Amino acid sequence: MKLFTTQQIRDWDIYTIKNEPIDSIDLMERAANRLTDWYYENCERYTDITFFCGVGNNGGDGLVMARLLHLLHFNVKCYIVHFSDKISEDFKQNLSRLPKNVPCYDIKEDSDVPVINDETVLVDCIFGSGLSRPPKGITQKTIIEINRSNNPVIAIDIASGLYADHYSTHFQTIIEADITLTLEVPKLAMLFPENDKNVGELNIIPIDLSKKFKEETPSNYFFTTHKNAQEIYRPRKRFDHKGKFGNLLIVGGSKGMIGAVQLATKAGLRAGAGKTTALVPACGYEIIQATIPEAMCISDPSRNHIVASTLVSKYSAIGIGPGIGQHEQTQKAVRSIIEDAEKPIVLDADALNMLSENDEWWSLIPENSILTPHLGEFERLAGIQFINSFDRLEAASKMAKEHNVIIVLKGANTAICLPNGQIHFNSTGNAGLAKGGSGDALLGIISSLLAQKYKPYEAAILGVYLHGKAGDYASADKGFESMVASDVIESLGKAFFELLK
Ligand SMILES: NC(=O)C1=CN([C@@H]2O[C@H](COP(=O)(O)OP(=O)(O)OC[C@H]3O[C@@H](n4cnc5c(N)ncnc54)[C@H](O)[C@@H]3O)[C@@H](O)[C@H]2O)[C@@H](O)CC1
Ligand SMILES: Nc1ncnc2c1ncn2[C@@H]1O[C@H](COP(=O)(O)OP(=O)(O)O)[C@@H](O)[C@H]1O
Ligand SMILES: [K+]
Repeated sequence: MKLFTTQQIRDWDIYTIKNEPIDSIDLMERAANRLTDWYYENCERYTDITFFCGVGNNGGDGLVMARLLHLLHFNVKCYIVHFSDKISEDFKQNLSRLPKNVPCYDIKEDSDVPVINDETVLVDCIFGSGLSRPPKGITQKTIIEINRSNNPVIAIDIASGLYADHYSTHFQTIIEADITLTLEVPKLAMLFPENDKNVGELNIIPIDLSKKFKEETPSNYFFTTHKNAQEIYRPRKRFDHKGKFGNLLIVGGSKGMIGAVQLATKAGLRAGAGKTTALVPACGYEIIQATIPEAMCISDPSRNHIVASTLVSKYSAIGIGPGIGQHEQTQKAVRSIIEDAEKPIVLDADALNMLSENDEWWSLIPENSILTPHLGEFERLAGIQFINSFDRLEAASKMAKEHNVIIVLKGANTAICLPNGQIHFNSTGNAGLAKGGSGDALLGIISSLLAQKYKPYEAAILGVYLHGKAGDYASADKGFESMVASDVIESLGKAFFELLK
């Protein structure tokens, strides 16, 4: 799914109105109908609803919803926040359509801001994508009162006060929503951790804006949907044989961290590689052989850490890093594997930390290789600590372009930055994945897909999607706290299976 800036969304709106064609007031009616359907299906038992409407089109959406929910016998009231004298035409029309028996109050000065003390759902439709400066005066006061109330809050399109495309610094004056119902596509700001408290649970409400505009309008931002993952996925055919699915090498492990390479190797197998080999220090040899009968194992001459390279050309993909440590001799071995590699490789964990300390390695990395840093590893690579996610993402994208590699910036909504400037945000996964071992599983999955001849960008996007999906199955089964990386790997089968649906 392509993501757009606020300006592009405004143009999309206008294009739809002109070319569908549809009157803007009818488009608003359609959007509000979809929003109302969502409310009815998900929150039917919350019968008392208070709308806070601005005087722009976001407020217009709210007025239509209020009318529709009133007709469905919900107990609805509205407050109109007069933040400007410029009132949208569609807002005006919908205000006149609001049934007279819906209580409706104006907020024009501070003393009009109500103290919220009744049990009611609050629907925030003060500002939508039209926000151009931090809220002040009555709007600020209303937002602070809504946040103070502790009532459930549903934000329409975007939490009022939150900038959709750039960093918001005025934290005190942004709605803290429990649920956001965003129209058509998520907005960039919704995918960043600092805005989590403003966004809450994100739901995308399709309103059928023009398909042609979507296809023809360029964007570098994407959100990986189930359909996108299906488009990448290649199901096996009846006469396929193991030779077709590649020869995967996982390089990792050191004394006390053999578990990491074990997890990556298991994940590599479960993600479908034809043959999987682990290269581990001698102390890991028996562990791998005894616990993963399907994998082959090469023992390094050294007992506690890897010191030697191997013949890399026989492998179709190599994943390096899980539990590998940073021993000086290991650094030499890793350098030589990277130097010998002729096809894209996957680098994680300490392999990335080594790269941060050896700038000259960049020129050795095969183009389109995949680097999977978490935020800390990325900051070490970049040599900068970032204050906000927008700047961090921009730096990751720049790094991907500059070095011709794929940067998988891990976290909730992992961002996959491609050398061509595209950034693909993941849509699966949950906080149960925030646990040691999850990253090792991810390295195994991505390298395995690469071994199976998925293109590097496909392996990264599909691998991250499957890893998150398997995490979702694992959490449904075991719960966020109790799930472990092994559960994620065990659930990979279900994630693949779902791609067939
Ligand atoms: N994207 C779409 O296709 C559709 C959008 N609709 C709704 O329309 C919304 C956008 O409507 P608008 O463009 O009218 O924007 P808003 O409803 O967000 O209102 C913005 C207005 O407030 C002013 N303003 C911005 N920041 C201010 C501040 N801090 N203090 C005081 N005034 C401020 C702006 O100049 C503008 O006039 C969307 O968020 C969505 O809810 C829907 O009606 C249906 C279709
Ligand atoms: N809150 C979260 N929501 C979704 N995914 C998460 C969350 N936290 C972590 N993850 C995922 O879990 C994995 C953690 O990787 P990493 O930080 O390298 O862990 P480790 O090295 O300890 O295994 C990444 O794929 C990341 O995207
Ligand atoms: K809003």
